[in-house]
Amino acid sequence: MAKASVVNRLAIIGIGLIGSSIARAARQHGLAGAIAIADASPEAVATASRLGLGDACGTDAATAVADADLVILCVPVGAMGQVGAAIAGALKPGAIVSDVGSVKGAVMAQLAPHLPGGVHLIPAHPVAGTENSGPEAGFATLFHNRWCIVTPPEGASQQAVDALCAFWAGMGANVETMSAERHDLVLAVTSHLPHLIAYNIVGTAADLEQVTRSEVIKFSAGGFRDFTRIAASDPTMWRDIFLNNKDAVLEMIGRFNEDLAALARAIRWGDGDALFELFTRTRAIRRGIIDSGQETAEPDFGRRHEDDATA
Ligand SMILES: NC(=O)C1=CN([C@@H]2O[C@H](COP(=O)(O)OP(=O)(O)OC[C@H]3O[C@@H](n4cnc5c(N)ncnc54)[C@H](O)[C@@H]3O)[C@@H](O)[C@H]2O)C=CC1
Ligand SMILES: O=C(O)C(=O)Cc1ccc(O)cc1
Repeated sequence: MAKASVVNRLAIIGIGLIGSSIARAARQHGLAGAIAIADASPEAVATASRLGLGDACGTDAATAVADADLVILCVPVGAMGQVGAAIAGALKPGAIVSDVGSVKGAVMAQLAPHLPGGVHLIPAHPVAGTENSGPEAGFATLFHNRWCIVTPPEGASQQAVDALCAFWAGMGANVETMSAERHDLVLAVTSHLPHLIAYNIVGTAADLEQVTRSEVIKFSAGGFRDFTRIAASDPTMWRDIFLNNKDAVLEMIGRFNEDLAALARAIRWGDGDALFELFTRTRAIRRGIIDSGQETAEPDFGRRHEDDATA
């Protein structure tokens, strides 16, 4: 093993935005002796090879995981079970199998039945990304100062959990562990619901376009433009997230609808105090996030650092 390596051999299945960012970051930080890549799309494999993202690239996931110490599944949430079944027979005893899916409970349920004993399943979710997809969209600094939530199942090997946490910390992430259930509830309100709202509002505006003769998009102000960025996120990925975090998302939609109804009532009855009180509270939340150093005052949505190494 090379001195700085956390793992001898890393396998990345799915070389899109997140998989390619891991490949770039792992290489930049010397976290893996060798990187094997597999993706079901021959185009993605060709691009990854051209960019030199790994030491070996192909379409067969089982080939990529053979001999790997750490396997990270970077495919849409709905494809995790299929990949788990495909790699199960080729995994090395003692290997850590992890993922980056935006939902944790359903991914755990899809993967666990396929994996042989002696393999450590430790799911994780880097809370970092952009609206872009594919191997060319990734960049090495994506995880810098971003959270990575690790959700070890009960009875997980502490050594395996520590090794995975060290790997993410090595890529610049701040690592926290919690249960899969808690993760799915928290992310339903902080990530999944906001994306659903963005998809919905941009859809509503697009329908209105017919009536307003293109003036909605033409005169869109900052807030709406931010929604269009989020609503440009990958349709397959987000379809899978909503279908696989159904209960938590429906719970949050219920609460959101109630709060929206209260706002509508305040507007209808001219209750300025209620509006002012809410807007003051929400402004303090944003300022608290900035003061804590998790966010800059300027938006960095879709950030991509030009000085990143491409491979
Ligand atoms: N995009 C984002 O901002 C973030 C995404 N995630 C999670 O990361 C995962 C990957 O997302 P992205 O990298 O954005 O997607 P992406 O669309 O950029 O890449 C996914 C890759 O997986 C490949 N793939 C799909 N099914 C496959 C299969 N059965 N076998 C092998 N390869 C397969 C696709 O060909 C594609 O190259 C998802 O589970 C998502 O929930 C997590 C954090 C942020
Ligand atoms: O682009 C954005 O604003 C995001 O919110 C990216 C993102 C998408 C999915 C995740 O699970 C985590 C982060």
